[in-house]
Amino acid sequence: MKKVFNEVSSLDKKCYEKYLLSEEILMEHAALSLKNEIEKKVKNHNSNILIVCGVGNNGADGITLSRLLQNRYKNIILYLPFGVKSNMAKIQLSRVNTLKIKQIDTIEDIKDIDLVVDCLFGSGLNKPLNNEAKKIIENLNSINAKKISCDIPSGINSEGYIYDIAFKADTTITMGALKISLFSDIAKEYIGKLKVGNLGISDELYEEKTNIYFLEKSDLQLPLRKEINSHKGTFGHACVVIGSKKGAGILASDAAFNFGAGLVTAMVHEEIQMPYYIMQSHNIPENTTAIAMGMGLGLYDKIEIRKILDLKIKKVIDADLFYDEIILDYLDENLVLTPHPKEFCALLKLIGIANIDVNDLQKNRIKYVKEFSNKYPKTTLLLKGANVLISQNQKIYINTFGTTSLSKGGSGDILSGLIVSLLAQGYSCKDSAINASLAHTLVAKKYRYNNYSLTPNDLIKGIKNI
Ligand SMILES: NC(=O)C1=CN([C@@H]2O[C@H](COP(=O)(O)OP(=O)(O)OC[C@H]3O[C@@H](n4cnc5c(N)ncnc54)[C@H](OP(=O)(O)O)[C@@H]3O)[C@@H](O)[C@H]2O)[C@@H](O)CC1
Ligand SMILES: Nc1ncnc2c1ncn2[C@@H]1O[C@H](COP(=O)(O)OP(=O)(O)O)[C@@H](O)[C@H]1O
Ligand SMILES: [K+]
Repeated sequence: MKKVFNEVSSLDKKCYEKYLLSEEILMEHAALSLKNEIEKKVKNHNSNILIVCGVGNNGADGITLSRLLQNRYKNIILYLPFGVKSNMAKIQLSRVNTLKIKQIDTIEDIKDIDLVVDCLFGSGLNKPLNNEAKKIIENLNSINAKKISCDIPSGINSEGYIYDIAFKADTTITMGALKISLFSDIAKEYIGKLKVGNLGISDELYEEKTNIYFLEKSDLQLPLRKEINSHKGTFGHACVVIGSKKGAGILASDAAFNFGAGLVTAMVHEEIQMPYYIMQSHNIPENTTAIAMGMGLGLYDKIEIRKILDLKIKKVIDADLFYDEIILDYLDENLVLTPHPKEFCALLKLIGIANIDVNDLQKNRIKYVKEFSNKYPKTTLLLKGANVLISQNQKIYINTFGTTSLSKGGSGDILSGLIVSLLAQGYSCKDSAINASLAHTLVAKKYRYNNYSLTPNDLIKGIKNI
């Protein structure tokens, strides 16, 4: 797990004041982090490396980089379309001007670029791009070359929002620490591989307290069985309430069984065709240790649903129930909610936090997850999306491993099945949401054929050998 910050200017200030590091030292390290990445990516000394720099310190990082790369590569090309404005950019440029680094006034005639380094705008982007900047980014995006962004792809602002266009990087080296702007669903399209550039001070000294965390692969704790003297009851009993769209519940039940629940029962009104190892019952069995409900529910009997919600058993709630105010009576520590953005908008309206559409939500996912968690700190929320956000007790965990191959009907039902399985096996609500989400996305990431053909059954198969 890594820490994520709302902004890093206070962290930089600490570097100057407490650790007596100057802006120049930090910048030299920022440029060094870029250099190290470039040396890994570009082996040929004759490669053409285009460094595009803006007027501020993001641009200054790029100018500094050109100096550091000069020793290794013959064809460094600096492009400063708007000149320089910040003091550091001026200082770095005066240094570079004493060297013979090529500078160009337009990229129109430039051919055969092997690498583009984007240092146009960083954390200082504070207004929409003008037409000239848009055109430059559009041109850079059309160049067929490797692409690295310094700090953040130019065009993404501090909220992770894009005004019009942004540089599309294969790799982003963000300076010092992870920032929340890098994790909006919108930004995911542009960031590429994300790495943190070291600013010459250990992470522990640089970073401070935060409530936001970035999940890593190593955080995944699979339900590996430790008991030797065990029986099926040792690993819990998951019950999935099957609705009128039966497929959803069947997928969730199968996922729950494959993720280790000792017993899985599908609660049905009439017998349905299901894998033989899933039991069927008209009621919630007495020894049930976790319940999944909401997926494919369709039309339902409110009294029956309330009776199930009244049971003091951990539950994962999905889909249709986010539109019903019945849910308001149960937002406590026994619940994991797994809405997709549209369902979360419905829930936000029900609980009186906001009346917004999906577009507004997607621009402000962290904000609304925070607001939900402030109001219902005990409830675990998992907001689906390109980057999944999980919150509980005012802490937010970000899972970035998901891929576009999950954009399919049934992916969410599998996730509910994985969560109920872990709940049944004794994981806490928060740990069930985190670990099920990690398993779900890592399986999708590992799928080896292409990014369009993954099915819910492939996810279940993947769970077997994650
Ligand atoms: N702090 C540190 O210790 C370290 C910082 N580091 C680096 O510094 C970067 C931040 O630098 P920064 O603050 O100078 O901001 P930056 O992103 O270069 O842009 C600001 C300039 O752009 C302008 N501008 C803004 N929007 C615009 C628009 N739409 N269209 C046109 N212009 C626009 C804006 O204009 P103004 O507001 O002045 O009108 C201003 O002149 C950070 O990302 C990291 O790379 C590292 O070296 C590590 C140490
Ligand atoms: N582009 C994407 N990148 C990462 N994860 C995605 C993407 N699209 C969908 N997902 C994931 O797939 C799942 C879809 O769930 P949902 O929309 O509820 O589907 P369904 O209800 O049909 O099962 C969620 O876990 C979501 O985070
Ligand atoms: K940038």
